[in-house]
Amino acid sequence: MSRPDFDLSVYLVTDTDQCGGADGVVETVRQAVDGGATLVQLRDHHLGDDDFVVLGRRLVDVLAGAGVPLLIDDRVHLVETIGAAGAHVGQSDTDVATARRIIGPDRLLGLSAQSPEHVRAAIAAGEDIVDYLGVGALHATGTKPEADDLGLRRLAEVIKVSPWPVCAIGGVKADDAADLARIHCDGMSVVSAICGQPDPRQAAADLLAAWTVATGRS
Ligand SMILES: Cc1ncc(COP(=O)(O)OP(=O)(O)O)c(N)n1
Ligand SMILES: Cc1ncsc1CCOP(=O)(O)O
Ligand SMILES: [Mg+2]
Repeated sequence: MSRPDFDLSVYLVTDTDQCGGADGVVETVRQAVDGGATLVQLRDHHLGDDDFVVLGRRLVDVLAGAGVPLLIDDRVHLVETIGAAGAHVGQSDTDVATARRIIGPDRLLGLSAQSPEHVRAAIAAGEDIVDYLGVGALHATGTKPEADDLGLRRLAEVIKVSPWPVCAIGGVKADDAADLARIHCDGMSVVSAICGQPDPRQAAADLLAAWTVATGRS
């Protein structure tokens, strides 16, 4: 088993509408990685599979030189076709054991978890199956209005029982870095803090700077 290295510090999850369309996604990713985004996920619930593959392949090309892995949201059956480094699945998506079977042993698999029970169920499936958890929403967010806002306390409860690194998602902004670092969170996953910002490069740089200060890493 040899999975790509990954860094959850500033994890950009794309939103095609917020980026102003597919070309905007490509440009946003290009600038965000230039600013310091460490991981990227293509997330689009509206595109058909064919268009999703075209966009995914464009992102793989953009990211190739930067050494930043691309994951895709939900559509585990397209990981290989796109040439993505892995996928992210939620509690209502393909279960993690099936997802792992489909993507194979050498790609990354992220899982959304909102509670310690979700973590325990994932551990029962096998610790080697999942690589990281995405936990949220930290704050209520217009990007995913149906997501419960867990707040820091419930996020910390998930982190305490997780054998995997955890990134927070949902309304995450640079201002959250100190709180997240304090509860030993491993990164900040963001949509609107980068997508649709007037300067995605600067937005990513600001997030990375806040994270670097908060974690004391350089
Ligand atoms: C890093 C990260 N964390 C959580 C999610 C949410 O995934 P999911 O619960 O499957 O919801 P959708 O994104 O599919 O609406 C994520 N995508 N990425
Ligand atoms: C995909 C997802 N899962 C939980 S909240 C969320 C959306 C995060 O978007 P934003 O960073 O704009 O709040
Ligand atoms: Mg999902």
